Amino acid sequence: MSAATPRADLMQARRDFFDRHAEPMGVVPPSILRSWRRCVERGFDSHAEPRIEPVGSAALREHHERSERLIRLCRPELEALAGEARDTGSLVILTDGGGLVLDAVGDPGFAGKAAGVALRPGVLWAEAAAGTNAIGAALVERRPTEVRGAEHYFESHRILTCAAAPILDPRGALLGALDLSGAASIPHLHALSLIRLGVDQIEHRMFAEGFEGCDVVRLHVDPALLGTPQEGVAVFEGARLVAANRHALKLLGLDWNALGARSFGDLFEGGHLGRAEERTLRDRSGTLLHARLPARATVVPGARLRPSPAPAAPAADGPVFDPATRANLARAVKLVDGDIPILIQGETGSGKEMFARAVHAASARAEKPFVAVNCAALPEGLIESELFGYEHGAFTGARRAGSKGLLREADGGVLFLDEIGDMPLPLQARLLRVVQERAVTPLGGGRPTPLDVRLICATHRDLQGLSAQQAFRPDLYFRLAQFTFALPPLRTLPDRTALIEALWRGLPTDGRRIGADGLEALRRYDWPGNHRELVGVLKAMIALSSPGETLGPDLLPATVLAASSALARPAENAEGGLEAMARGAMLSAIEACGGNVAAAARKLGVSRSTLYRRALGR
Ligand SMILES: Nc1ncnc2c1ncn2[C@@H]1O[C@H](COP(=O)(O)OP(=O)(O)OP(=O)(O)O)[C@@H](O)[C@H]1O
Repeated sequence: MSAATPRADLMQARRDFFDRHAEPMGVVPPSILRSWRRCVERGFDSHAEPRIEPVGSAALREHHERSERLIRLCRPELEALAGEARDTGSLVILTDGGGLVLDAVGDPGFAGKAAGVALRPGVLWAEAAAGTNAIGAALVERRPTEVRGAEHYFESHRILTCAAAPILDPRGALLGALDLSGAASIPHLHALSLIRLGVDQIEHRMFAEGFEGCDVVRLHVDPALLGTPQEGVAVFEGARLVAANRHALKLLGLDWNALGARSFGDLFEGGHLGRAEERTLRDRSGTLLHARLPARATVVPGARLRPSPAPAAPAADGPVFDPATRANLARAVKLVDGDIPILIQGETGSGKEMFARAVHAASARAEKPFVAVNCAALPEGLIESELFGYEHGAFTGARRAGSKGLLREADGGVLFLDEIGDMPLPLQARLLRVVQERAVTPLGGGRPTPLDVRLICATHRDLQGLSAQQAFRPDLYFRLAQFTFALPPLRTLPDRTALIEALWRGLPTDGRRIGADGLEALRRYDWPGNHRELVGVLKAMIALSSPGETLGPDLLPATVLAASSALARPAENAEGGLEAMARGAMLSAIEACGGNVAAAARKLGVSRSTLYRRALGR
């Protein structure tokens, strides 16, 4: 294809799409079509000149400093591909996760032409800025993408043909993109393959450091590919999968959500890797994989959780713990492995179930079931049969075959009794018998069946207080709460910023960043809904913005903005900016409460006098 003589069918497709608003069928690859649609939604005019300006040299220096590790990691590929780029009259380009061009090397002649359309360091090639292009689309879609000539959204970019692939870190976070761009008039048959290979090498190198204390398992169906950048790499912390490359996820039929959520035993038959340096493994679909791991590796079902290499290592949407909770997690694993029942206390949303699941994943029973029962959610009439099971014909409506019951479902594994404080008293007596006798008798009689479970209970209530008032059986309390862990409310954490940042890193941010103002507002708010509320707000900020953007406090819900700002000492607030937005949010809250200042103050969690002073200037 050439810029001067573009493919007639593609030009027809452009006219159909842009002028007649018709969907061109079969001519334009689906990923390009999706990108065109996103650009139309942004209101971009394909005939106009995109407004993409380079940042100043000081700002570019700052971007370089922030991406120092990425640039260092990519240096060998940039140098290797620069030769290829010179030979084919093209440029190899590295961007950060937001699509800002950090470096461009290759053919000086083409570099001049590319600069004419602002394809040069310091310019943002995110889709939200530059329309459909390979860098932007690869970052949005998180997959290698090629955009040729008139497939670019803006007409002025037709002179380019580009191939780019996103660079993902071992936990799935988007770090940047590698791109090969040249003149549309020259065919670049292997550009995408070269870029893919380059990114494979960069991503492979990332496993060389940062996983001390973990088991790094290398996998491939073809033993000849072990040790190459095409091998799958899966990292286990204890028995839990905590990091991987794309090849490993593909080999095992997983996506990034598996990190933090899947254990060794979920993935492989036998559930035991032992100390052999090379061996074969069978995955759960029966495929035989060749595996290599360092001689010291000990991925066994019972492996303990080792100290995490990162301060609060996040997996996409996986648990993130503050340092004190992480230390408690390691103790909880030891207790549960030692068959000592533990009680987790914490306010709503503080992550009690997440903590219990993490204990299970790192315990000797990681390969065995984790059965969670919410005692508050089960209807009182059903809880007994659900928990203890029943014999055939035990009561009207019982299934013919009877039911095993949740306690026996957990046999061999971990039973998590959530909201244990809400368990009705008569059931507490039965549960006490189960705990004492380690056997369960189903409803309707039958012989007691031995039960082998490790117990974790959780509650947001003051169980000790309830047991002192006989509202909870004290004998059961002392059986279940042999060791109590209190999960801290977010407002009491000494370093909330680190936790917010770690949770943010675990989300699919596509190069978005939280600006200083936004982070400050998030830090100040006291999060009555704890992790649940915070994760919800972070996800909402992502939904309300575009990849590559820097997010400000304007994306925060009024309650967060107003309360967080109202909590700050007035002297801390700069004039305008955050303060003005907070005042706006407070006024909206008052309006939403029909002018009732007391109700608005309650809703925002601030005092009435604060609201009068800050919102109404009285
Ligand atoms: N440590 C954590 N890391 C990341 N996200 C978390 C963490 N803890 C909680 N969350 C988020 O909060 C949500 C609620 O967590 P969880 O159900 O564990 O809380 P809980 O304390 O058991 O809540 P409740 O008392 O209301 O049942 C999770 O789905 C997750 O999105």
